[in-house]
Amino acid sequence: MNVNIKPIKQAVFLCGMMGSGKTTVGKELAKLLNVSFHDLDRLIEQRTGNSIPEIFKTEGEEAFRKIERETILDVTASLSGVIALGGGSLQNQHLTDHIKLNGWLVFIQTPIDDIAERLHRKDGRPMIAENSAEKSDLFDKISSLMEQRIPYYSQAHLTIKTGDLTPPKIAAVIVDKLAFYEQRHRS
Ligand SMILES: Nc1ncnc2c1ncn2[C@@H]1O[C@H](COP(=O)(O)OP(=O)(O)O)[C@@H](O)[C@H]1O
Ligand SMILES: O=C(O)C1=C[C@@H](OP(=O)(O)O)[C@@H](O)[C@H](O)C1
Ligand SMILES: [Mg+2]
Repeated sequence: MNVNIKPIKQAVFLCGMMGSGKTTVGKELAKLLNVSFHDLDRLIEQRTGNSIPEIFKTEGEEAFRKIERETILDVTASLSGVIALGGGSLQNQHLTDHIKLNGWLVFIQTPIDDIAERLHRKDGRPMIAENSAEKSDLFDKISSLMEQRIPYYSQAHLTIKTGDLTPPKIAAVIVDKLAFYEQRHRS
């Protein structure tokens, strides 16, 4: 794959709801672009020495968001390649603008039904933990989070609708769209 994302922007950030496939697609995308892959949640875990559920449990969501913001500022200052954000990483307009200044922001848009199906009964995601037993509760919780977050997700440079595509195919679509997008912005 002969796509060079480096001349204009050094990084591709993936945003979207939890379970939308950012981590899975991000790894495939990094392989295709032949760049490094970083997952924000894993960087937060390395930085704190705690798992994401532990941070939520012992310090609460507000403290987690602060660590998340600090990690994003570090990442934009020091890392390149493909970076999978967390579902709540676009916390405010300032942070969204900052990320967009430092890389291409790609929104992985996955239907809420698919997300609910994927996350149903799976633990490990504190934001939905108490809603995950009943799929209808999970759907409602994800819908309400989506409503709050869509104003930020929709500011991404590119939106990719996942449909029934596999992660490698979604990564290939992103590569094509990025190449097209970069060309338009160069001329
Ligand atoms: N395009 C896809 N089709 C089917 N399953 C997927 C797809 N993308 C991701 N998944 C699955 O959905 C779950 C959540 O994916 P993940 O990459 O962890 O999402 P995120 O990082 O956005 O929370 C994983 O079990 C993953 O294998
Ligand atoms: O949507 C959210 O608020 C969160 C999503 C998670 O990441 P994924 O989107 O990779 O699951 C993780 O950052 C944390 O549990 C909070
Ligand atoms: Mg993830």
